[in-house]
Amino acid sequence: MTSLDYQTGFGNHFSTEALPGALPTGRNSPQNCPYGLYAEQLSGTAFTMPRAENRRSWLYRIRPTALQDAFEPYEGAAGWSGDFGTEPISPNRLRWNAPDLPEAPADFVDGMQTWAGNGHSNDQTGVGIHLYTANRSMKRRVFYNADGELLIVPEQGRLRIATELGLIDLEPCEIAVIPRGVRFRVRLLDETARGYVLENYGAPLRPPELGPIGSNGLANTRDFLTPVAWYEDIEESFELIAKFSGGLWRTTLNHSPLDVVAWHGTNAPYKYDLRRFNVIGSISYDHPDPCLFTVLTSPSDTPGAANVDFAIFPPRILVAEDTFRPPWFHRNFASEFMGLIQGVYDAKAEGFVPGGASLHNCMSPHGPDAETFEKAIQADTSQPHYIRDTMAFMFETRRIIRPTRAALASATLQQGYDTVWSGIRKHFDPAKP
Ligand SMILES: O=C(O)Cc1cc(O)ccc1O
Ligand SMILES: [Fe+2]
Repeated sequence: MTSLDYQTGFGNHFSTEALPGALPTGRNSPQNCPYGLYAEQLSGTAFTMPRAENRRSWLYRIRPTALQDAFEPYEGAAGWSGDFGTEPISPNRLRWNAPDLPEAPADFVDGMQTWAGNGHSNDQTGVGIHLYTANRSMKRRVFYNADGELLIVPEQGRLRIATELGLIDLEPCEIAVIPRGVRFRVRLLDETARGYVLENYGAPLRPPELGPIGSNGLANTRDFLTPVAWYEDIEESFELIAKFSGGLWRTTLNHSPLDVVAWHGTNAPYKYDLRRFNVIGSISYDHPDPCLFTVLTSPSDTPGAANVDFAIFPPRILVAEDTFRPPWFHRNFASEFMGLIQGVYDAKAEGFVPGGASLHNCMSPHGPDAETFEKAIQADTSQPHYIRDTMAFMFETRRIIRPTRAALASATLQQGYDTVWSGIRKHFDPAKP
């Protein structure tokens, strides 16, 4: 496998061409583009968004995407849903084991199973949360999602994502974000693949403001990688699958839509290696709020109440003295969906497994399990505690996260999750202050 070239930075105005001189100079839409290419604009935000928020790119391609026939409903990816229902859901804390890898052939699109979500793509609010399991590459088929951008979090299996704007290689502990509408195909670089997908219907993800942290820290913007222009010129039949307004659609093209020879702009896919995250924590006492672990956030119209935050719990060193060091007991205003990429998560001694998931909705009490609590109150906090070889993450949303029927009916749903806290003992003794 050859290593790919990337451009660095977040939210830059990138310029890249796979053939010299393919990008027009001084204008976006000349009367005739170099090499006989077609110019096409792809906007990721409303035209009139303020400059700092505005995302759009100009694509110079062999054929415009307008060259396509009518779509018809696609039944192949039956697990993918955009409707999270209206029936009552319980406040119960839920946890799932990892899904089995598929036995029947399934690629990245067909192997997608919607697990939870909120809001609706039609309103540009909320998220879809999906688990994917795949055992074959997408061949002669390409996918795009009109409903939102896709944050891909592999847990197992490396992927090569061929997008209109270039190639991205991805492995567990890295993430990729594919903007709304960008066409792409996923090749498995290992025999099987498994992971999580966050579908963000809201404002595009971006690293959070740093406030008093200053100009460096958390996910540093130079570590975000955007592909260079790459194209294929193939005149064969390709299936194009679209996700639009919650449903899946298919049509056939007589050429590859991955035919962008050059592009420039701010609306582009990117990847980020979670192991590069600069973890900031307490160097005196107390365990800070988990927003300090935010890699990317999608703000909502209410300042401070994110449509979704993507936070991670990477390897780190805990030094806070006279402090209960693991995540505390809490009831959160926001709702928390968690997954594990590798290792063990410090709030749960066991049962939260790589590829699995947990859901702690608004005000549902959670925190360390009984075993973790007992250990933490005995720990010697004059010594640093090294948390190694782990990578958990959280999708935290302002809206209640509704598990899908498939998730509630899944054999992976752990029975009796509540019992991880049932061993919690009474320590209260009015005679011992
Ligand atoms: O519930 C969890 O495990 C996630 C979490 C971690 C943390 O360090 C503080 C709060 C929080 O919700
Ligand atoms: Fe929590």
